[in-house]
Amino acid sequence: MSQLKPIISHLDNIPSTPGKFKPEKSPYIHRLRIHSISKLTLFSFFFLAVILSIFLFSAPSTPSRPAESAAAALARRSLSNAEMDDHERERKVRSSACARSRRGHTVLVTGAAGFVGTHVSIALKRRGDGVVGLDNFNDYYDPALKRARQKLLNQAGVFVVEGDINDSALLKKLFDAVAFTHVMHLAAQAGVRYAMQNPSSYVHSNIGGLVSVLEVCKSANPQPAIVWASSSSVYGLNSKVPFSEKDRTDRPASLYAATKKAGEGIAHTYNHIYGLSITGLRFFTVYGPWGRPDMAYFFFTKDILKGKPITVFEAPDHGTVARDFTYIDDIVAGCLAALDTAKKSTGSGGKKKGAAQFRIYNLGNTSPVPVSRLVSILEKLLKVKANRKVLPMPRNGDVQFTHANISLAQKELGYKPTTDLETGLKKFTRWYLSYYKKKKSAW
Ligand SMILES: O=C(O)[C@H]1O[C@H](OP(=O)(O)OP(=O)(O)OC[C@H]2O[C@@H](n3ccc(=O)[nH]c3=O)[C@H](O)[C@@H]2O)[C@H](O)[C@@H](O)[C@@H]1O
Repeated sequence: MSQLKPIISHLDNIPSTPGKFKPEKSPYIHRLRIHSISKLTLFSFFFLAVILSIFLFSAPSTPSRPAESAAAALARRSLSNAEMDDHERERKVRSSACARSRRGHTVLVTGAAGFVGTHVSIALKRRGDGVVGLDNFNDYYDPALKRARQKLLNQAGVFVVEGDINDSALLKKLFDAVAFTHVMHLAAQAGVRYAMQNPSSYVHSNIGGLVSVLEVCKSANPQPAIVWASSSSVYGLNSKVPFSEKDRTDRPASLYAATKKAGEGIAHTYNHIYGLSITGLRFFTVYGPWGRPDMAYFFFTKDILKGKPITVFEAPDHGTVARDFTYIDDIVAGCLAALDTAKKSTGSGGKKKGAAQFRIYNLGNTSPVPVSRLVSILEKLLKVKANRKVLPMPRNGDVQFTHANISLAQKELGYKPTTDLETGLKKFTRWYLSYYKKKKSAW
């Protein structure tokens, strides 16, 4: 802004249109000797002087001037556009945040155009809560899929602000516009194996981004209650199954897992110091319609349909690699129950007023399925034989086995998953075929 100011005031001193031009103030006129010439000549000179002055004032006097003026004009244009956008955006945010009844929540969903974010946002909106989405639409996987989800969200009445969770000024603006009662923080850099290719993106989103969200929540008045996505990967190299929330989580096998584990520590700190009510949900390999193309069930489907080989990992000595695959609708039910049972934060304006709720739950399916079985189900549903290449599991952050103990979530959230893998994959493949048939392309 400070750089713009002189440019704008300089612009303000120059008549922007010839119509504003005041010819009598021109210094050129005073130099004319008018005594010995006729009225006609006088008017001709006067007319010429006007034209000359217009030219002089609008033409560049130095070579640097045109660039300066263009930059200033652009700055002015973009400033006014930004103002217009801000108004429009604020109007949409406020309307999207409106709950149907006074008792409804007002929820900010980060990562709203993501897989889980889309399903949760729509479920909240449908039951009458106010929902505002936030998503940066990054290209970790095909952004067209995120845009298609955004369309669904729009149809459901959920407005998604395009922005990054690391943009503290934007978060503050959102909290200035809306008194959020809850934040459903789902924005993250997902994927276990990609962490070896792009480690900093995990630190940026899962640690920096989380802190940025908690910072704005801590300062908000009223402070919202926060529910956020941790991960089954925090159990790391544990071999005792099923995984319980009481088990150790100090041996992550991937940087992804390490950032989620760090997130749990950071969440505890904000709960302890600022009185934020925080619930972490450890999701177990969530799958379903509108899912993530970087996940095995998704790209296996694509490759099987294309007749391309798929690599199926196995553990040493032909050991089974298995996952506690959890269907999206069950996860959504768990997320909503976590929001509904969340107690209020106790602080205000950055000051803690008392102890606040701090919870962590496993949200899994409690029935691990070998990856080879996942492939067999897909073959049956797609009616195509897979070209399987069985390979030893590379040391890329994957763990051999996940299995959730969900008794705590069952007891305190009423969480009860109801969809087995075959039923869930049937819904997924039906969606996949219809979505990509319409698109006439794969992701
Ligand atoms: O539970 C979780 O918290 C995690 O679940 C998934 O991670 P993952 O279970 O590894 O899911 P996939 O990447 O879809 O892999 C599923 C299984 O397929 C196996 N796989 C993967 C890729 C491949 O080419 N072949 C193969 O056999 C993996 O080893 C794994 O056992 C998500 O990708 C993570 O973002 C999430 O946090």
